[in-house]
Amino acid sequence: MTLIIGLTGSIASGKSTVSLMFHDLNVPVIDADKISREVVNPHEDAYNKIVDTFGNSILQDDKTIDRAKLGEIIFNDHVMREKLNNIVHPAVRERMLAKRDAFVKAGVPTVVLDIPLLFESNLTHLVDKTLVISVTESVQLTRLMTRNGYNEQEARQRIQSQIPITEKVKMADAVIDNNGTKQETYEQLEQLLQQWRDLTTEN
Ligand SMILES: CC(C)(COP(=O)(O)OP(=O)(O)OC[C@H]1O[C@@H](n2cnc3c(N)ncnc32)[C@H](O)[C@@H]1O)[C@@H](O)C(=O)NCCC(=O)NCCS
Ligand SMILES: Nc1ncnc2c1ncn2[C@@H]1O[C@H](COP(=O)(O)OP(=O)(O)OP(=O)(O)O)[C@@H](O)[C@H]1O
Repeated sequence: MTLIIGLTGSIASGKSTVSLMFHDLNVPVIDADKISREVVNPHEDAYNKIVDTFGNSILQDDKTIDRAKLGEIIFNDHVMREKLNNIVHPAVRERMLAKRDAFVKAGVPTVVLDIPLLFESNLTHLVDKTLVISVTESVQLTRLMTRNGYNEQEARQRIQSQIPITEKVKMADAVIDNNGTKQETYEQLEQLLQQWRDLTTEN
């Protein structure tokens, strides 16, 4: 039996950092952000729908989508965000499920679905266990501004476009505190994985 873990958190809480740790522990990760970039390449259905909805001004000279420009629009306007989600999410979901099912068929013991909007999009039925990577709002804000070069307002808009992390913590099967060092996070992950694997083999 394959254990499917839904990895989530809030923006810049450390999902990708923990994803890399899963890779080190030989656990495959299916990354919704990565797939969401693939499905908007030119010639994909979602690309055409995005251009129809947002216009040519969100394209770069080479006709690919200008992600910074599209981000500015959708993180400022929840109606436009909903429109983009309705275009991109079905395609992302379909590809994630195909990948998940291939791992299950191959008998891989543990698979991770890294989905930033796992709770917002009501996708918890796709996984056996939910894992939230948690940080305080001030750590989150600092890391997001540092990583992306956003000013405080841009960073706060992005944080506010998601369910607050304190709410996600309440909904999670397990929480990893990522306020400390990466080593401390890694130790929590190793321990949790062992615990969940023991539960799976007991049943
Ligand atoms: C708006 C876009 C073009 C900005 O691209 P950019 O390269 O700057 O950011 P990236 O895709 O790496 O996303 C960074 C983070 O932003 C957050 N985020 C992205 N999209 C959304 C959204 N629609 N609602 C809330 N948060 C979001 C997530 O935490 C994500 O991890 C892009 O995020 C996008 O196409 N979003 C819609 C698809 C989506 O929901 N993706 C997230 C999971 S499938
Ligand atoms: N424990 C840590 N100590 C110091 N820096 C960290 C730690 N964890 C993550 N970071 C840094 O914080 C930033 C955000 O982390 P990461 O990219 O893993 O978040 P994310 O949740 O995947 O973000 P997004 O939602 O945008 O995909 C990165 O620059 C990362 O290197």
